[in-house]
Amino acid sequence: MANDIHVTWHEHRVSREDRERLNGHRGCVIWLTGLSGSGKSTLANVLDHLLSERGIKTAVLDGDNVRHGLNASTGMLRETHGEEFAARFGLGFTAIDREENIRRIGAVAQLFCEAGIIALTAFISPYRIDRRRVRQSMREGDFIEIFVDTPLDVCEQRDPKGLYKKARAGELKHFTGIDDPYEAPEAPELVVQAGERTPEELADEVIAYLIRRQILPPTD
Ligand SMILES: Nc1ncnc2c1ncn2[C@@H]1O[C@H](COP(=O)(O)OS(=O)(=O)O)[C@@H](OP(=O)(O)O)[C@H]1O
Ligand SMILES: Nc1ncnc2c1ncn2[C@@H]1O[C@H](COP(=O)(O)OP(=O)(O)O)[C@@H](O)[C@H]1O
Repeated sequence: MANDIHVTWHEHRVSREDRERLNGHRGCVIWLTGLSGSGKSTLANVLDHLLSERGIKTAVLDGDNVRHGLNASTGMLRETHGEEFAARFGLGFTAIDREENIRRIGAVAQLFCEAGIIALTAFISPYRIDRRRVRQSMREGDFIEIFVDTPLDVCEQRDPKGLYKKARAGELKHFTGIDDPYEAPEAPELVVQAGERTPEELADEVIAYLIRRQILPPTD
């Protein structure tokens, strides 16, 4: 029997329900998925701001930031931890690396959720199976998948980091939407049109949804 299965789950003294009562709202995971440049980070940040102003406890997990820390790349880890460690734990953009990226983020988001916090995640998360696994790891109703549905041509026109240009020029391989797949959600809780509406309008749509679902208390 492998040693690593001798790990038991601890029930905490302060339950999730206790924390949610204290917070005055439920915990959940708002999982934003969409192409690079679709507006995931912008929406997560506007939501974070609007919810925080209302005293709601939130946490943002953002693609670029998480890939600098928890899910650092091989190149970054090589400098700090050496070649062997970097080769084993560094994450890039192959299908399997994206799978592990999403698995770790899902686990962190779940911890926030269980602590009664609204976790806002902004990752491309291009594969349906990876998103489904995160959903299935959570309690029914905790995973709220929001498709940030911005057409590729709009994302490509925005191209704030110049990555689409590089991908088109063949300088960046496996770029989502260009030479790597994006599998749009089939039954997301919500679809937002971030090519047509302002981030504030989109955030209002999401908040209205959360009130309808009784995750947030109604506004006075
Ligand atoms: N090959 C490739 N494909 C897609 N994206 C790439 C790639 N290389 C680097 N980047 C930059 O990394 C950001 C996406 O990271 P994610 O962690 O969200 O990706 S994934 O969910 O694991 O697919 C993404 O950021 P966003 O534009 O914020 O989505 C890009 O800036
Ligand atoms: N709803 C929106 N309408 C117009 N422009 C937007 C909208 N949301 C984001 N943007 C712009 O699009 C670009 C990409 O947004 P970002 O949030 O970084 O996308 P992602 O996190 O999906 O890569 C940024 O320049 C941002 O200002």
